[in-house]
Amino acid sequence: SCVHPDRPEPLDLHLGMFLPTLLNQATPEQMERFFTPAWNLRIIGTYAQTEMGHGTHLRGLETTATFDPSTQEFVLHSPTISSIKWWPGGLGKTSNHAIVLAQLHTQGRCHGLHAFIVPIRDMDTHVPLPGVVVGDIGPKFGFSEVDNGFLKLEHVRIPLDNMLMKFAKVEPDGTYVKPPSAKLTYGMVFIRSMIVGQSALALAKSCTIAIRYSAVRHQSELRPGEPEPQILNYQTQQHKLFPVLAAAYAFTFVGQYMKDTYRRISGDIHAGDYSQLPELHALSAGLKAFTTWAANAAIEVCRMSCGGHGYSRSSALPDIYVEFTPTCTYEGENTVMMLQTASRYLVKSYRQASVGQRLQGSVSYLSEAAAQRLRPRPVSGGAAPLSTQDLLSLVHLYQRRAASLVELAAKSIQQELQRGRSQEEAWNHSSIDLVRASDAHCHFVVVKLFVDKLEQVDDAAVKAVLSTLALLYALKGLADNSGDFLQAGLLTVPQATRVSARIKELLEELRPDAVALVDAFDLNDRKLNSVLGRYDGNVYEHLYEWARQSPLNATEVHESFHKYLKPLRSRL
Ligand SMILES: CCCCCCCCCCCCCCCCCCCC(=O)SCCNC(=O)CCNC(=O)[C@H](O)C(C)(C)COP(=O)(O)OP(=O)(O)OC[C@H]1O[C@@H](n2cnc3c(N)ncnc32)[C@H](O)[C@@H]1OP(=O)(O)O
Ligand SMILES: Cc1cc2nc3c(=O)[nH]c(=O)nc-3n(C[C@H](O)[C@H](O)[C@H](O)COP(=O)(O)OP(=O)(O)OC[C@H]3O[C@@H](n4cnc5c(N)ncnc54)[C@H](O)[C@@H]3O)c2cc1C
Repeated sequence: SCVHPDRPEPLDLHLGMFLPTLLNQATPEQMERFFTPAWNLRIIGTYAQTEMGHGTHLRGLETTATFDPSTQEFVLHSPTISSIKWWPGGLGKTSNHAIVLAQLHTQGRCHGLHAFIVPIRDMDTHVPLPGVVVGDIGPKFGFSEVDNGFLKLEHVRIPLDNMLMKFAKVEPDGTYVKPPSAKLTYGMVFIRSMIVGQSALALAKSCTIAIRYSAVRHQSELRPGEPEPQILNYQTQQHKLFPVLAAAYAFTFVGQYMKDTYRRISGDIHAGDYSQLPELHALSAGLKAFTTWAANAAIEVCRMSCGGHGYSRSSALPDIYVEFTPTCTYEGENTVMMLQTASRYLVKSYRQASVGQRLQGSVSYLSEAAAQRLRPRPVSGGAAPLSTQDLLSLVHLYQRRAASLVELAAKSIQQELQRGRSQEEAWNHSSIDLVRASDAHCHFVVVKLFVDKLEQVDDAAVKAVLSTLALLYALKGLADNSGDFLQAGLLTVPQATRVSARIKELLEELRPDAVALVDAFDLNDRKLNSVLGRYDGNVYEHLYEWARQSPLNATEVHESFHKYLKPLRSRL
């Protein structure tokens, strides 16, 4: 069958992690030795970091790489059952090399996790090499096209020069040379940044299918005696789908911003300037979690909005969901990523701002909030007037919500410490607040980037409809998280009522442009691979044709009649 460009493939890890890791962490000599043959698919690699017992806790990974100066080799070993590498894509049957993350031991000391290029199969016969036990981990929720595998290493020897040494080094006598920054060996920022764009694509595909189908599907009666209306005319259908449409545009702009930011900061890093790495890590970790959680839920909204046909594989929505949902887990489990952004960036920035430091980048608003805290509060103390039309004021509202939740999390940690808890316990007992703070920070970033993007749109008609989408995205987020805004004193109950009324108006305003707005994603029928989302809207004929092609219909009487039903009858 044809390879769908968006379907998971066994070479994804080779292209998406093995090659980029070489680019980021290999020396020029190693690039020559490995990148060229890998680019020509002579070497096919994967990224083997996760083990059966650890995926999140990198410092807990057990695979060892012990340097033997007498032979100038590293000995790679899986010491326990839980240390067996588990999950890497393409590992089971496709790859002949793996970048293995292992705890480096040299001169009797452990220097933490480093990356090693390990040949695992013979380059000609593809038979596993001595000391290598490798295979597929078995059927999964989806990703059936990918041979996610296991790898058990039994004292496998590789040359000294197979350790990726662009940053850290091991000398021939076993001396360890530290990297300029320990953070450089973490990696994973590239794919996390790319996943933000994948969230946008998944949303664009899902709402294109659901909105096009909702324009051709007629059902029930809106006015007695009149023809059945398009289901897209039901307010509830619009309330399900138009916020997804708005999010698809929002995440498209955020995905572009994330890619540009990754490119800019990784360029600085290659030039030896590591100062922006914390911002890149926090942004990519937080936005990866924020956008994948939101997209994951929205795909299901789109599927269910198509009724029974949404559950058919002909809609493509089940496949979109099955292929997208692991993004909430891999490349950094979402909760853990949200905690990283909060603990390693937001709270740290809050504390710096609290002592008067001027912050830059996506947390600069925390400086403004700190200054605000020092000014006398207005006597009224009530929420500021709310405009349900002015986007800039809504951006400011999201900014203030984020600042409020970051402060709440930081204060929670302080209170836990004052109760006598240890640092670690204080953080753990504030982790719900920390995740909320990260979520609010990312939400503010998304709303701000959406509104910033409008400034770049020249066409008045396009700017008008995108502004309506941005308003819907911001107000729907306000309604869905009204508890945060009410708790922070940023919203009153009457204002919340006005927000709900304004959302209904926006749904009505968007109805005439909804199909054009999904057509604008320009996703052709082959890419959508959906009978319900066909550009020509000719659903029923193609649904019937699709069903007729089902393997079960290859014969009028299925063999099961003769094998099971008929014998069963004769025994009854
Ligand atoms: C060249 C051709 C290219 C062609 C491209 C074409 C693409 C084709 C298609 C591609 C498709 C790809 C499809 C992919 C399919 C699936 C892939 C899935 C792969 C995986 O899942 S790989 C495994 C992922 N695993 C993880 O992400 C593990 C998550 N855990 C962690 O990251 C760490 O454990 C954690 C949570 C950060 C904690 O680590 P710890 O050591 O405890 O660190 P601290 O929290 O103490 O922080 C210390 C310090 O480090 C900073 N830090 C942490 N992580 C990073 C990072 N990643 N980058 C930068 N800095 C980091 C942290 O902020 C702290 O800094 P301080 O200043 O506060 O000390
Ligand atoms: C389809 C797919 C493809 C993958 N491909 C690869 C690959 O190519 N290479 C590779 O190396 N790995 C790969 N992985 C593995 C993936 O990276 C890990 O599954 C992921 O990092 C999560 O780790 P884990 O499975 O150990 O979950 P855990 O970390 O055990 O998570 C389980 C639960 O514990 C919670 N938790 C864990 N730590 C904390 C904490 N500190 N604070 C609060 N809660 C916590 C999590 O939030 C989660 O709810 C893949 C996984 C999947 C599903």
